[in-house]
Parts: sequence; structure tokens; C-alpha cells
Amino acid sequence: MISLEHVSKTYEAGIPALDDISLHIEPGEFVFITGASGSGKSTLIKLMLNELKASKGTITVGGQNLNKMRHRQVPMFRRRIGTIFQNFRLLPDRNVYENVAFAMRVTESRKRDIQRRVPMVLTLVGLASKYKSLPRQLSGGEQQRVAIARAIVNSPKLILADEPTGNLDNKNAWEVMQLLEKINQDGTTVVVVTHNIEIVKAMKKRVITIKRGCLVSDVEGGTSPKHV
Ligand SMILES: Nc1ncnc2c1ncn2[C@@H]1O[C@H](COP(=O)(O)OP(=O)(O)OP(=O)(O)O)[C@@H](O)[C@H]1O
Repeated sequence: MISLEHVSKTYEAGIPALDDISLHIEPGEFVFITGASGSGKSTLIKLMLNELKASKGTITVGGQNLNKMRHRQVPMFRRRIGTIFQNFRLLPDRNVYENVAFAMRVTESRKRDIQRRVPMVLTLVGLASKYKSLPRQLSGGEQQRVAIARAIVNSPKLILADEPTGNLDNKNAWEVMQLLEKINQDGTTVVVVTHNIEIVKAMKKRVITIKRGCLVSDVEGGTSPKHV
């Protein structure tokens, strides 16, 4: 699903934010990427989304070589990935239903499909009864669940989440993780960047650790080292 071969990223004339990273994520995996602040986690996610170009190396996502992707192919590529961010990024003046439906409208889904699919995903995230609420009328945990509904509504094969629990208390953080685990069990590849070591340990998934731009460990299910 995702493959990085000797990838480095240097922002203008600085030390590399990422230095010679090679990693492979198979379809259907659930992977945490963790590391201290400034270690390069967000840079890694941005490279995978083709928001940034690698300074060196090759990145392949869903069979597409990002180095070779043309500018006009990028929006379509991004729409096929579900993204979740720390600050939810919902449309403030649209209600819950509209926030999720919007993601289907931009992919030119048929009205009938939108009307069928949006209530389905809102039910999955436990927000069917709040479909008319505006984001500001929801708790942080609920807003993040709307963002998750929006991320999965087009049935992506890959979800990239950058600190999805960063603004949430412990209870809501767990709810979000359990939803992501369920989405993964239904077959979607899930990559989660997080600081939250407690959650990482408890989930017992593969954990990739970045330190000062280098991949320092890659551990399967919280046990035996892999790839490194
Ligand atoms: N746009 C930029 N221009 C220059 N340097 C940058 C830029 N973005 C990030 N960096 C630098 O690259 C390094 C990695 O940053 P990155 O945001 O990827 O880290 P992170 O692990 O996601 O941190 P955090 O957990 O605090 O979000 C840091 O040294 C940061 O200062």
C-alpha cells in the first residue's frame, strides 16, 4: 500500500527533517508512527499525501509513484485517501450531514448514493441523531467522529491520521482509536501518527518510531522487531 525507499526530506537549506527512510506498509495493516516533537512524523505524512516532495528517494502509495505524479493527478490521488487531523478541519457553517456529504459531492457521487451512504457512516460513528448539528454544537470527540465519517465516506483503501487524538481527552481518544480499529478490521489500511504512547502500547499494533528524522525502530504488535 505504501512504500518508501531511501527517502530524505530537507526543508530549505536545513538539516534533513527525514533522513534515508525506507519502510513498507502492506494493504490491511494498522500502523502507528511515533516519535518526539520535531522528529519528522508530520513531514512523513505530508510526503505520503504528496503535499511535499521528497528531496531524495522514491515513494509509492496505492501503486502510484509519487515522484512521477503529474500536478493535475494530485487532487484525484488525495481524494482516494481518507485523512484525519488533530484539529478536525470541519466546515464550520455546515451541519454534520453536509460536512460528510461534501466529501462525496467533490467526487461527483450521485445524489441517491449520497443519501444512502451518509446516514450509514454517521450511524457507524454513532452520530446519526446529530446529523443537523453544526460543528460548534458538538464536543471535540464528536467533531473528530464527524471527521472520521467524512474520511471513510468514499470507502478509501487507506486512512492517514495525523495526531487524531491530540485535542481529545482520554475517553474520546479511546473511542476514536476503537473506531479506527473497526475501520481497519473492515479492510482499510490505517496509518496513525501519534505522541500518545499509552494508546500505542495498549493497541498492540505495528509501531514505527522516528527519532531526529531517522527510523529507529519498527516493531510488530508491540513485540518482535521487524525490517530494522
Ligand atoms: N515548513 C517547514 N520549513 C522548515 N522546516 C520545517 C518545516 N516543517 C517542519 N520543519 C522542521 O522539520 C522537522 C520535523 O518536523 P515535523 O513537523 O515533521 O515533526 P513532527 O514529528 O511532526 O513534530 P510534532 O510532533 O511537534 O508535530 C522539525 O525540525 C521542523 O522544525
